[in-house]
Amino acid sequence: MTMSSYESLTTESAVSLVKKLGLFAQSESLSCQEIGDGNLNYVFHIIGKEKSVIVKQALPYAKVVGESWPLTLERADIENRALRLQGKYAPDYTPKVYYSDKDLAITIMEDLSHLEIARTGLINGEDYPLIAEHTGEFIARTLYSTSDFAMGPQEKKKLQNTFCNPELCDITEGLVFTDPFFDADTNDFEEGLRSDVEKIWQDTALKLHAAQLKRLFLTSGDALLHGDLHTGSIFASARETKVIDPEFAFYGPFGFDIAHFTANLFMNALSRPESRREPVYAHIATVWDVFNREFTRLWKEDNKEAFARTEGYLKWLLADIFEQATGFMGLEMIRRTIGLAHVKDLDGIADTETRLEAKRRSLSIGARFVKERRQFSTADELVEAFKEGL
Ligand SMILES: Nc1ncnc2c1ncn2[C@@H]1O[C@H](COP(=O)(O)OP(=O)(O)O)[C@@H](O)[C@H]1O
Ligand SMILES: CSC[C@H]1O[C@H](OP(=O)(O)O)[C@H](O)[C@@H]1O
Repeated sequence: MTMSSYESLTTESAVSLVKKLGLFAQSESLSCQEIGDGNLNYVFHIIGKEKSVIVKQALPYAKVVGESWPLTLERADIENRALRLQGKYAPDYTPKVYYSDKDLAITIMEDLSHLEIARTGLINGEDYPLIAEHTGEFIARTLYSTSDFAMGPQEKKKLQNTFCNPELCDITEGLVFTDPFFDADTNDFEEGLRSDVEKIWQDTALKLHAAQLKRLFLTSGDALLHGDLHTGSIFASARETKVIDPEFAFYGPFGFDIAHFTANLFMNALSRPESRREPVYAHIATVWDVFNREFTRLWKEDNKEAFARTEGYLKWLLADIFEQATGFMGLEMIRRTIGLAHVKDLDGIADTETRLEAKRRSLSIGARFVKERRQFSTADELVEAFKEGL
């Protein structure tokens, strides 16, 4: 359904819109605040007497940089369609979508303000006992259900065609896979890290691995990914988990989403005192256990692939996903430390020497995960390697 051509919303026009759509009575007094703290979009929080909604609107440029970085409004439609599919396959972990308008580039969805953005909670010492179990189920279900195995190649290719997302993929290809390995303008790092960063730029072995992983991202079309599944894209409480913000969704490699979730957990661990790291390590083991278990369950329950029961195929695939994810994880740790988009877990460490040391660890452990990804086969081994790197 389309209301009008694009105009950027204000708190007043957002309120008029939700009333015009019949989501609230014309006479109701509503409060509205723009609460977006992400890099790209406006997020309006509208509260009435008995209910509240979120109106998310894409801007024709990247908010974090400004109008000099134009960005397609199509991303709002991608996000809306990805949310609806994720809601189909993982309803417990996805906000409900009430309305969307492609021309206005908006999605109106469930207000999740009773939960907390997991990155913020984790920084403040929350552990969220179920977050890894829920996120593992979310990733396995959304990925498996949109893959060749569940859909069959014809249906999958038709869906794949509708999730091309070239401009948002270009951001990831640049910011995650390329720029941190060169002296690129987008990079942003503390001067105290310069010698560590220059070592990365000169590390031809690391660059070759980054190139191989980039190629995997460019060419694999395993499943519909969330595409940006860091801890800032997850709302959580002790009991609930909801995954938001899939505007980077596209058909990519199976290992990408779980890699970003675990990389952001490792960076959170770097920001914690040693005595508070165990719950985060446990999440890394759990998300992998649950992903493998749920992917295997779905594989056995419903599989259109003739080779599905061929001995060794599933085992090989899960090992392959683990290997690629280990590499993607290392790249995410590197780019969040020296690239354009940082994480508060590391930037928020107040003491300069402690912060620089944590960032150096993020770079060296990240590089090890990238280069040695073929040598790891369990999450416990990743955690051990992380501890060795401290
Ligand atoms: N469904 C929601 N309920 C409550 N708050 C939300 C919701 N979606 C987004 N927000 C708030 O808006 C912020 C930015 O949203 P996000 O989707 O991550 O935007 P961006 O695409 O710009 O990164 C979130 O960190 C959260 O505080
Ligand atoms: C110019 S976009 C940079 C960065 O921002 C995105 O994250 P989010 O929208 O959740 O803030 C994504 O990770 C991009 O790489």
